[in-house]
Amino acid sequence: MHTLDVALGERAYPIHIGRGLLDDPALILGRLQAPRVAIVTNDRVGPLYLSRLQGALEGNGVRVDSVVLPDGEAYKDWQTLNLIFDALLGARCERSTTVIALGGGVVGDMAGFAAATYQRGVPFIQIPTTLLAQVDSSVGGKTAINHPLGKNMIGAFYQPRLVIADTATLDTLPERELKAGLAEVIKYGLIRDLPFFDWLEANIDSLLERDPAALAWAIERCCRNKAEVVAADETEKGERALLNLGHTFGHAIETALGYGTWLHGEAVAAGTVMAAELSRRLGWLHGAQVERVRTLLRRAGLPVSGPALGAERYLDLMAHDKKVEAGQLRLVLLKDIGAGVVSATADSADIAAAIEACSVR
Ligand SMILES: NC(=O)c1ccc[n+]([C@@H]2O[C@H](COP(=O)([O-])OP(=O)(O)OC[C@H]3O[C@@H](n4cnc5c(N)ncnc54)[C@H](O)[C@@H]3O)[C@@H](O)[C@H]2O)c1
Ligand SMILES: O=C(O)C(=O)C[C@@H](O)[C@H](O)[C@H](O)COP(=O)(O)O
Ligand SMILES: [Zn+2]
Repeated sequence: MHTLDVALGERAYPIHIGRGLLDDPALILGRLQAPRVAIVTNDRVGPLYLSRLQGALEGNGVRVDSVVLPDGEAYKDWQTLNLIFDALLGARCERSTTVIALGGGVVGDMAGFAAATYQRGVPFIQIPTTLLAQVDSSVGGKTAINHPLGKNMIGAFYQPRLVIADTATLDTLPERELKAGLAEVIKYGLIRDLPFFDWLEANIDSLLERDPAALAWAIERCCRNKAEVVAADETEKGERALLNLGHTFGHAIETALGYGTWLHGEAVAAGTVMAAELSRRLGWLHGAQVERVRTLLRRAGLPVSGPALGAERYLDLMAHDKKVEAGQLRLVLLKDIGAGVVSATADSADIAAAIEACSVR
């Protein structure tokens, strides 16, 4: 097992990474405020892992209640969030009850938002079971639900007390989901970690083959990058926005097509190519560097162009982005591979040209 810390002072917490951690309740027991938890999962992950976790905790005297949500990004909404509140209230969960998210980023984001708001905040633990959630969404405290007009528009910053990434759970992850997670993995290389990007170019096939050592190493490297960024800028006043590379374009794709049509990672991949192409148009990247980005994403089995929505539709949706300031769009672009930058330099014509150049015609 490898352990990293997210250095947030009194609210610092560990991220444990390793195979079989789900069967080690001691990691959780020491972090509970009271011997009571509410596990939030979904109808795909629940049948795979809920009884194991529940059994391990109950065997140690913990009262366990659970709520099983319908699976999918389309359910990351108010109605489904309310199912969590119904369950917490129905079981008379108290302020000391710990909410545990068991699942991918959708479950994590919703359980986290519920934990942030139930009785004005209860303790929260993340047990991520997708690659994307193990490298990104379980760390850093962004929680949210979607709105028809925009992704993650209603939410809160609310840190977990513990993250447990059992890499053995990735054995059951569908291939399309594994690839979607690789979009966020590649993101860290692009925004701040050139040696990692080089490593990914050499090892992407091992990751696709689920080589346990390669996966564990990549997850740890991503978590280390994310933990550093979050510790430096918890609420995204500056550097944290770099974690949004490809997301302003990607969120527009997810919203336009209907949540769940393209996976989050797939939309981020296409958006990352758009960001790289825009960076080239601004004179920051060479064509060969854009090609390097495109090639790695393609090798990871990810889309490298977006749907042909028309640049106007993209721009309209992108205007809802949370990084907009005084009506001005700010985008994460690349000054180099391994050097992301948040920039308002590009005008609408530049952005539209990059979108059109990277959309399927
Ligand atoms: N909070 C953040 O910082 C952050 C970061 C990145 C993404 N996100 C959000 O995360 C979501 C995407 O997360 P995701 O890619 O994990 O999607 P997801 O949660 O929908 O999980 C993907 C699919 O895999 C299934 N699944 C999960 N674990 C499994 C396992 N071990 N075996 C078999 N199937 C399993 C899920 O039920 C689902 O069908 C998006 O809503 C995105 O906005 C949040
Ligand atoms: O943790 C962050 O900060 C991120 O931006 C990580 C992203 O991968 C994630 O998709 C996040 O939810 C996007 O944030 P948003 O603020 O644009 O909704
Ligand atoms: Zn993301």
